[in-house]
This record gives sequence, structure tokens and C-alpha cells, in this order.
Amino acid sequence: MQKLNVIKIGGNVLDNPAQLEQFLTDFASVPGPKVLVHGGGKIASELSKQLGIEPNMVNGRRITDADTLRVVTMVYGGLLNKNLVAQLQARGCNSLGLTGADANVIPAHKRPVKDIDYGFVGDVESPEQVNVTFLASLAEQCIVPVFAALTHDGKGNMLNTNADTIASTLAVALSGHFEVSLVYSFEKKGVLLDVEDETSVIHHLQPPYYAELKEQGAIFAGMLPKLDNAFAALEQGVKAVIIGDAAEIQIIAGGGKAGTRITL
Ligand SMILES: Nc1ncnc2c1ncn2[C@@H]1O[C@H](COP(=O)(O)OP(=O)(O)O)[C@@H](O)[C@H]1O
Ligand SMILES: CC(=O)N[C@@H](CCC(=O)OP(=O)(O)O)C(=O)O
Repeated sequence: MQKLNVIKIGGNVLDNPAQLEQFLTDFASVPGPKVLVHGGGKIASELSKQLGIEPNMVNGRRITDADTLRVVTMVYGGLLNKNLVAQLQARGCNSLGLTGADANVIPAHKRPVKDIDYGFVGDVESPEQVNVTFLASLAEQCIVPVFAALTHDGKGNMLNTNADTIASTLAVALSGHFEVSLVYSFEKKGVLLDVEDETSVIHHLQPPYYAELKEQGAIFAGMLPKLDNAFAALEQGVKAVIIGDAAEIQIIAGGGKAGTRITL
């Protein structure tokens, strides 16, 4: 089976022009088929505030009312997605900006209201419903899809979906056709034992150690859903999951020793 990298770029790197430029240069030179996934939660929050819409995050997810949906559609699907594509084109990487609505790649449904009403937040239907045929045809043409953190409900509504979830869903769906590595790249060296100490990288993380570190509070906030997505992806056929520094993407994508390798 051919190898394919699904690489998610973290919000703090997107927000740092120098780091982003270096990441895109490195990403463009990663050989073989690849997919880029981005969020941009931080930038959406800033624009939201400028427009007088106060961001509201619950359990790491954005409560997405109709006005917020307009903002995230503009920021993720427009501003960020199109600029990333333009910057990749400038580096000789032929890419195509997509949301989950385009080519019906990622069908989703509005998250049902239980204790919390998340508004227009989308839960992906299932990896089996991802339009893998379309993605495989892009890979054949050496076109790199760049996904924004947006899906759709098939009834005319865009939905806001966490970018880590988009990345794991695409990785699982593509695992039937490719040997997939899922890379969560961000601004730190990997999953750290002490979040303030970049030298404390955990090189290898398995579920029991994860449970222990979670209990101790060493792993928290955005890293929790990221790791839950990572383990779920491995359970559903993704070959490798690595969490590491965006500045080390070439080493990680090349199978070298950097970041945190997640295994079952
Ligand atoms: N043990 C840990 N090691 C590294 N980062 C951690 C750890 N625990 C929590 N984090 C936090 O997780 C964040 C990354 O997740 P998230 O906020 O969802 O950002 P993104 O997915 O955009 O990179 C880091 O910026 C860091 O603050
Ligand atoms: C539903 C939900 O919370 N969606 C996220 C999508 C963006 C995202 O995931 O951005 P980062 O990867 O930069 O965190 C949000 O709007 O913040």
C-alpha cells in the first residue's frame, strides 16, 4: 500500500507568520500523497470579538450560533484556507482548498442537544461516508487537499467541526486505500510531561500511561480531545499517529525520531 500523511496544523502556528511560513515550506517538500488540515480557532475568536460577538467555548468546543457560524465559515473556509493554498502554490505544491461540503467529502449532522446546545457544530456521520474516491483521484493527480474545519449537513447548512476530528476522520477513511500516518503538529515538541518544559517530551504514549497522566493533570485542555482522537484513529486502522512540533514536520513525516508516538 502507498503511504499517505494526514497532517493537522495547530492554531498557535497558524497565528505566527514566521512559524507558519517555515512549516509550509517544510510541508511542501514532504514527499508522496498528503493532506493538510487546519482550524484557526484563535483567529476566529479574535475576529468574532472585533465584530462584537463574544466567543463561547465549552469543553474545548465553540458554541456556534448563526452569527458565529458566519464568522467561522468566513475565517476557516475563506481567509485561512485560501491563503494557505496560495502560500503552498508559491512553494510549488499544487493544492486545493476544501471544506467537508465540497465534493461532499465529509457529511455530518448537527450535534444533538443533550445538556449543552452547541448550535451549528457538526458531528461527522462516519468515516465510511467520506468521499474517498474523490480524495484518491486528487492524490493520483498530485493535488494536495487542504481542509478547513467545516462540514455540512446535506440540508444546506455548513457546520463547525473541530479540526482534530476532521484530521482523524480523513485518516481513518483513507486507511482503506493507503498506509496512513496521522500527524498532529503544533507549537510544542510533543506531548510533554511538564507543559512548561520543552525537554520533557514523552516519546511513546499508550492508553494506561495516558490515563495516569490525565489523572495527575499533566495532560489537559486541548491535548485531551487530541489524544482521544489519536487513539480512536489507531483503533480504526490508521497505521501511525504522531504528535509533534510543526518545525519538525520533515523528520516526523519521514518516520524519524521526533515528537510523541501514540500506540495502542
Ligand atoms: N502535556 C501536554 N503537552 C503538550 N501540550 C499540552 C499538554 N497538556 C495540555 N497541552 C496543551 O494542548 C495545546 C494543544 O491543543 P489545542 O489547544 O487544541 O491546540 P491545537 O490543536 O490548535 O494545536 C497546547 O498548546 C498546550 O497548551
Ligand atoms: C466545534 C469547534 O470547536 N470547532 C473549532 C474549529 C477550529 C479548530 O479546531 O481550530 P484549532 O485546531 O486551531 O483549535 C473552533 O471553532 O474552535
